[in-house]
Amino acid sequence: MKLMEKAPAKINLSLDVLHKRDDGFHEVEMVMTTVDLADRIELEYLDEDRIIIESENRFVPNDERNLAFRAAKLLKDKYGVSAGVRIFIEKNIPVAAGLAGGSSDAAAVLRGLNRLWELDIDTSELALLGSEIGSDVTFCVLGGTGLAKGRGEKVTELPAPPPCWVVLAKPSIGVSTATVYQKLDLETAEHPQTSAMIDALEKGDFDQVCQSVGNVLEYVTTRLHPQVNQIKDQMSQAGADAVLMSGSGPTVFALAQQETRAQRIYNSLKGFCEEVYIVRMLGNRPDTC
Ligand SMILES: C[C@](O)(CO)[C@H](O)COP(=O)(O)OP(=O)(O)OC[C@H]1O[C@@H](n2ccc(N)nc2=O)[C@H](O)[C@@H]1O
Ligand SMILES: Nc1ncnc2c1ncn2[C@@H]1O[C@H](COP(=O)(O)OP(=O)(O)OP(=O)(O)O)[C@@H](O)[C@H]1O
Repeated sequence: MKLMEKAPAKINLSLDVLHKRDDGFHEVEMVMTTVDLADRIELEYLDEDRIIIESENRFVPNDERNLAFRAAKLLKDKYGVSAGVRIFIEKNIPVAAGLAGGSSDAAAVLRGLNRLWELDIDTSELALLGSEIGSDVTFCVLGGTGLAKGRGEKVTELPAPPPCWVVLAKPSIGVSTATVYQKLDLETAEHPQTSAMIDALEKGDFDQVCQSVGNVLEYVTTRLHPQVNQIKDQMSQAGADAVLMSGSGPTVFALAQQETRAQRIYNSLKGFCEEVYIVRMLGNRPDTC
């Protein structure tokens, strides 16, 4: 038996860090939403006790370093599953981009194996299991739009952002999330107004969404990689309504209400940046998780 799960990318509309915790992680407050750039995860039931990872993307590990592998292993161990699975990852989300590609693959494996192995785990329990794999996995299990607190695993649902176009541009550099958090200086960093973003979403006010975007990690990554600022400037000049780096970067996104503007931003980046996409926000949580 085979089944398919979509693993959409996320962007952080706002990302604040409150303080560093004793366990080394940072206490965050993030507004996140999913976009329709997605990996495609194919799961095939195996009678034998094996987890096989396959992908045509050379940056995707095919062993226990893969978050999708860890998700399958976690379910096997917790629920005593004797069956196995072959996991094929069609990678469409850029790797190490700040778009939670690996986390979303892991979340899709949790959702998919819950069906394939008939485990009947409810969504909130799956989301909790996700936090054992990575800080972004809980949000990715739930999808839609949410406020994430704690180290990212305490997620509450938020209204979908007003419809708009999202242009994503990833410069060809890799960024380590751990390094970016490590280099963050909370005294000098500029903190976004999370409550203003939540208020904007509750009112469905696109202009206020645009005014409230902010990412406390952005200055750390732009200092390491000035290309990120160049992309931001180029997007603004091409008419973006808002521009921001997603997560720990290096991907930058632009919001545009008009399709013609989004196309202009896309055209201005294409050629300058290898990986550029025009996508839509997915908005609300899917009916079936
Ligand atoms: C930057 C974001 O992607 C924004 O959504 C997340 O905060 C990071 O989520 P993630 O990639 O799932 O992060 P994890 O795999 O859990 O952690 C990677 C590393 O980032 C740092 N980290 C992560 C999350 C957090 N709240 N505080 C941290 O300090 C830790 O050094 C950790 O070792
Ligand atoms: N399924 C996966 N897909 C891509 N990379 C993976 C996967 N599993 C593990 N990895 C490893 O994790 C690293 C980070 O990849 P990923 O694409 O998840 O980063 P990211 O988008 O920056 O995540 P986040 O936004 O959550 O910080 C990669 O360099 C890769 O070696």
